[in-house]
Amino acid sequence: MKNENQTMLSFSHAAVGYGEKVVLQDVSFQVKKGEYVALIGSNGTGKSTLIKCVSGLLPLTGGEIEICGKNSRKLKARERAQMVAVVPQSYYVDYDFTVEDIVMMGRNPYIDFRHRESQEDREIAERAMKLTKTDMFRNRLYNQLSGGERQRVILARAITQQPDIILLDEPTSALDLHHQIEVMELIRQLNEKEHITVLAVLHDINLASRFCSRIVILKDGKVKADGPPREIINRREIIPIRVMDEKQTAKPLRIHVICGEKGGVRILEQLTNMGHFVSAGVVNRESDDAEICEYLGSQGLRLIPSRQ
Ligand SMILES: Nc1ncnc2c1ncn2[C@@H]1O[C@H](COP(=O)(O)OP(=O)(O)OP(=O)(O)O)[C@@H](O)[C@H]1O
Repeated sequence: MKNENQTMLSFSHAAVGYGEKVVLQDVSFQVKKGEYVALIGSNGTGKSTLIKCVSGLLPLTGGEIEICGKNSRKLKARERAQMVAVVPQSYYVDYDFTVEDIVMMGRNPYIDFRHRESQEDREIAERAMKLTKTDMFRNRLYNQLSGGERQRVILARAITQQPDIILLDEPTSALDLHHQIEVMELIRQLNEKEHITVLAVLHDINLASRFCSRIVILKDGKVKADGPPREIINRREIIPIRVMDEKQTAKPLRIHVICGEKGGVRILEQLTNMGHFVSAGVVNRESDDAEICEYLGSQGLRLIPSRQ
């Protein structure tokens, strides 16, 4: 029986780079069992690089990473894949695999190459497809699916892997607001109901604060901030933006943008592309981020950023 307080991922003075280029200098933080942690930072701060280190694609140049208490340097690929599943930013396949083929690949770490998958393997994949609602297009070609459908298939593959930890690298970056929420809800469900520990690279601090239990901000190769969303969004480098309707009659809602963050700009672009109207005013610090996405789905809005 695993201890609820168990450390699932531990970064201890982790350092890594590409050749001469140092990307992460000294990263230290831990992720406990059952946590849903967002990893946030500006472009090029090394979020994907950190994910690559955990998934074994990139060796550390200094420090240590422990996965479920085991030194990551000593893990064999199969052993690592039984503990950690990775959902990349985008996943393309050269061959015409069906959805079911892709999901079954999640069983590879458990199946000896001389054997075929067992009935139990098929049942595990079946359950993952039902959970992600991908079972209805199981026979369709993966490459012919929409971005949102593909993301659900890759999540189904990750669930089929039966990992202790799921690492997600910008899982919603190619999706519109509606599908972002859908995928984030699904990840939350995996975290809460399937008890999978989650570390997700996200660009949108609003999504992070709505769904995650903790936010870790990377800057200059180190951890710049680490704490619960409420604590993080009150920091000076987070800009609150107010959203109102044309007549300024709607309840003011607020979103947050990290200075220089591409995710923040993306939110603004998405909203203005929807033809919305902007109004500036007082930031309502009491309003709930979660309201924003639901509200925007039903109202016409435009934005003016306002610093406090
Ligand atoms: N294969 C590589 N070879 C050399 N440099 C690389 C390589 N991959 C990434 N980098 C560099 O390492 C730095 C960190 O990249 P990384 O992709 O980890 O950043 P990120 O925080 O995930 O960025 P983004 O938010 O844009 O996705 C960047 O400066 C990038 O140019």
